[in-house]
Amino acid sequence: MAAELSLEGVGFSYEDAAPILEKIDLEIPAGQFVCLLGASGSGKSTLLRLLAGLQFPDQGRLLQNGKPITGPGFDRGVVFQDYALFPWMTVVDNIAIAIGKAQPGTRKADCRAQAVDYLGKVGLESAVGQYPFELSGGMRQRAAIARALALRSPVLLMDEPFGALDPTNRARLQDLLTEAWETEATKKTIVFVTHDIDEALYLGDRVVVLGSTPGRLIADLPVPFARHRDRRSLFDSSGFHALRESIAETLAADTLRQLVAA
Ligand SMILES: Nc1ncnc2c1ncn2[C@@H]1O[C@H](COP(=O)(O)OP(=O)(O)OP(=O)(O)O)[C@@H](O)[C@H]1O
Repeated sequence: MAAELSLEGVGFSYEDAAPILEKIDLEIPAGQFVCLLGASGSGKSTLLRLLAGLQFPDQGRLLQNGKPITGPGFDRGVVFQDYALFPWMTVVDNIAIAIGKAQPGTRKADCRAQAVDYLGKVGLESAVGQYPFELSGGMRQRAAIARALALRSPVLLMDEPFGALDPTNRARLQDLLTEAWETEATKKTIVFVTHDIDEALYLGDRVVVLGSTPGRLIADLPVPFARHRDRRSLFDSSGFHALRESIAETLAADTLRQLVAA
């Protein structure tokens, strides 16, 4: 698999502050689902914003299919924790407008039809004409996922998209995302930031762990569990527990290192 995303010696700091990220080298093949874990403040969101082209590195470079990332683009969809729907537009219009921008020249009626189709995929057919404020947090996040999928970008960057949800909705949206991803003819490359080791192991093909101060890669592990995964049997398996434990130890050692250094 060719690398869809490459980070080469990436370093970043905010203005004159200490470096947030240092010497990050990472190759992400097309179609891989990568989960990014790390302590709070280790720079996960910063790394995602660099990939999104919303910020730029001080050192090194980020590439998509060999070309430098120079700004945001429809070849990289983003889903953040705060839903980010336009409050003055209905749910369907939020998605149809995005499709229209991503596929210039598409007739309005076609954009709308595609939007309705994607809302159906996330179980929101009944909310098509509603405004974001009329929806629950889980429904808004589903709409944001529908919009990200509808853009048909080869890359999806997700920053704790389920972090604000209750456990039931969180599990539901994890399943919805994996089902949508697994059934795509050409799988998207996903970079998914989370604090939750279980979530990372349930969703990911690979788990990358960012250490703190400055953020460096401290672990890069393949997730060996076959798909389609069954939540209950996976969470009960000894392989899952062993990998979970090993990642938890890596994170704990990083926290300890930070405390000693402080
Ligand atoms: N706009 C900003 N200006 C200055 N410093 C920032 C800015 N955004 C983030 N930081 C700092 O950069 C560091 C990394 O932040 P970032 O949000 O990338 O970490 P994170 O790993 O995503 O954290 P969390 O898991 O808590 O969301 C933190 O110390 C944070 O305070």
